[in-house]
Amino acid sequence: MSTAAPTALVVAIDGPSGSGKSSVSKAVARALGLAYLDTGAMYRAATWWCREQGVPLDDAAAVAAVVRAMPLVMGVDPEAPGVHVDGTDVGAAIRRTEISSIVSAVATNLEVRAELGRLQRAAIDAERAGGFSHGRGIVAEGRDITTVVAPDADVRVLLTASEEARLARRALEVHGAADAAAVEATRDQVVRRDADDSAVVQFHVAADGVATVDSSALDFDETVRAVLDVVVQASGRVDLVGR
Ligand SMILES: Nc1ncnc2c1ncn2[C@@H]1O[C@H](COP(=O)(O)OP(=O)(O)O)[C@@H](O)[C@H]1O
Ligand SMILES: Nc1ccn([C@H]2C[C@H](O)[C@@H](COP(=O)(O)OP(=O)(O)O)O2)c(=O)n1
Repeated sequence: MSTAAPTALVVAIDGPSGSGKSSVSKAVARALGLAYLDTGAMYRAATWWCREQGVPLDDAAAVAAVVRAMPLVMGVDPEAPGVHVDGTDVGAAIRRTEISSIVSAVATNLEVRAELGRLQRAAIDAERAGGFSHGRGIVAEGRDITTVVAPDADVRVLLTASEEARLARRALEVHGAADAAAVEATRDQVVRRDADDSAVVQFHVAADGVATVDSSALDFDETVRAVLDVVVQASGRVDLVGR
């Protein structure tokens, strides 16, 4: 019987806003003892930093230059995935509506995508190479992780949910209710933003080899379970069964 330590595991998860990527990926990383990378937080942090630096978001070259010089530190511990820019903890600020409503302007800047994609690959490679800053691999989530950033991941998942379910979840999270008014107040940061983001990246249909998990009719725990099942099946890692 081999006693070699299992190799590091890379899990890539993409999906639209409100599909559950962040919360589910974090729970999956925790269950498997892996690191966790929230790539959406990197686009949000870049947007926060551009505002802080007073750069007009429609000046693509200036935005790219500022993002390339951004002093960003991404935490990868799923228990406390901190985001710091120039020493400031921006974890809460980057989730506010004023950032959600403008982040697509930065996320559709192709030079920014190249730079943040490079940082994301470096973070994933550090875990893959045995950096083991948290565990034995990493769960990375976003919009283009399965297709552009880590198409070679051991496990690739597209997490989807109906527009209705995604709006209701986000309304509950942001407004504490999922009635008609709360859903309408949420529409811009879910539906309009996904439409804008779709101009540069495709996250509504699974690419070849990517497993789809539709969480529309699943509760949170069932969704985590479904993704864990895909991880075991796609990786062939029987040592992970029952986690
Ligand atoms: N399967 C699910 N059923 C119900 N609520 C969910 C489910 N998955 C996630 N949520 C909740 O929906 C909200 C949005 O989830 P989040 O992980 O932020 O989505 P995303 O990162 O895809 O935008 C959170 O409040 C989360 O707890
Ligand atoms: N890999 C990624 C991750 C996020 N983005 C963009 C898309 C979104 O508008 C922003 C913020 O992403 P985030 O995952 O935090 O957004 P949601 O929580 O799903 O609403 O960044 C991207 O273009 N590519």
